[in-house]
Amino acid sequence: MTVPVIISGLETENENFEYTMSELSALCEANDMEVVQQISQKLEHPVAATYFGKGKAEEIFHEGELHEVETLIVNDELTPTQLRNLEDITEMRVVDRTALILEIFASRAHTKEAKLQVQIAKLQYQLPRLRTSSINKMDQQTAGNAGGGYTNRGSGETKMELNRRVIEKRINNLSKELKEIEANQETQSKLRDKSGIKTVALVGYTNAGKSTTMNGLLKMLGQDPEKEVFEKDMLFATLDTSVRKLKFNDNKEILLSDTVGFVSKLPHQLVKAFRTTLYEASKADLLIQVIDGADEHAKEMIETTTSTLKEIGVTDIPMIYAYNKADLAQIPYPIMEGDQLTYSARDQKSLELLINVIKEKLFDDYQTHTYLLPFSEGRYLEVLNQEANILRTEYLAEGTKLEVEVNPILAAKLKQFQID
Ligand SMILES: Nc1nc2c(ncn2[C@@H]2O[C@H](COP(=O)(O)OP(=O)(O)OP(=O)(O)O)[C@@H](O)[C@H]2O)c(=O)[nH]1
Ligand SMILES: [Mg+2]
Repeated sequence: MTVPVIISGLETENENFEYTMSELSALCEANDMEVVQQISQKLEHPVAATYFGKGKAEEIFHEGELHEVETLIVNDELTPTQLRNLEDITEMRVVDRTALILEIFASRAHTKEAKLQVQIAKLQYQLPRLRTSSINKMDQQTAGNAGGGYTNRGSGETKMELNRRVIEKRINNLSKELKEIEANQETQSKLRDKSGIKTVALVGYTNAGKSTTMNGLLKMLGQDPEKEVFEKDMLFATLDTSVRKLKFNDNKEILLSDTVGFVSKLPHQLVKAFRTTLYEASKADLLIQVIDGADEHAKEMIETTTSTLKEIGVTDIPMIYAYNKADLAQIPYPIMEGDQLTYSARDQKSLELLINVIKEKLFDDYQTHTYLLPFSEGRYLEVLNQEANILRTEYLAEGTKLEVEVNPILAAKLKQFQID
């Protein structure tokens, strides 16, 4: 059922207000809410007790009554005090940006790991807000056996203390469970690191087309459709990192990972979760930042991605800026200029160009040599067929003469047969 809401925000100097409000609107939509009205106020800083000025808060109360809207969405994370006071003045259920994002993540989480991460983040958010009624109502199931008694605002100190302890214990238990899963994944990641195979990560703003790009590449390379990932026109379709091996027709291989999308003002409770989820990206040899080139806010989305990557410690990795959805933007494509690719994830030629770009960036240490392999060394031929790009083959009396593109490790092993 769609819930009617009023969205509201403070226009301060250091923020791109219009952009974050349009994001807030999209977040509401993603959470089955219908935006009935938008209310804003220009202020240098939020008011400590009420976030909005008192007059504005009263205006919101009247608008809520007028439109019969019971839910107010606020464009920032509110302090527990602000949340409580604003609920009192507006007589509405107040949901701040953090709670909204956490709700969406909770509804999208499918894997055990994602579910645990979101549950922990939600409980951490709740802990200092135990006396506030609305959010707790939103979220009784994650509080689990916390009992729900704390939804009574007037309930006594002891009960609240008890609830606090129950929630803290639950966070502890869930964190332990999560750690085990993560340790397992880290082992897998480290094994992959050791394999020496180059890795590429698709990163970027939510709904930009990362998963579609991944699937397009998998399809083109004739991979098992079961390896394809979930793609959909909605915010945060992907919450977990998926890693797939891509083998190109010249035998070059990469590991490609599809990652969770970003949004601005990402709740700090989730940033830690992102850090582990994005472990693959932090180890990548190349990042492809997928951008929705048809969106008027593309520039802000790039800034959001850049600052989120920095926040989770992913820095100093070469990056291609891949402007996707060129078919919608109605501009010529595919084009590669400097480190910028203009393409469409739904277009074959675009994906071919993307593959070439990846190869150019990652395999520039490959060498082309001519070898003469005696017939007695047939096993090398086997290796070359599997791992190298054979450009020419000629059968001579002394053995097989081959022109091959090889990686430096293989080139060193084959040195003895090299004749160029
Ligand atoms: N027209 C058009 N639509 C595209 C293109 N690439 C992706 N889309 C659509 O954009 C929507 C989002 O695509 P996804 O691949 O799920 O986006 P994502 O970046 O993985 O999003 P999150 O997982 O939420 O971070 C889907 O409806 C895609 O079909 C494109 O080149 N052209
Ligand atoms: Mg995705």
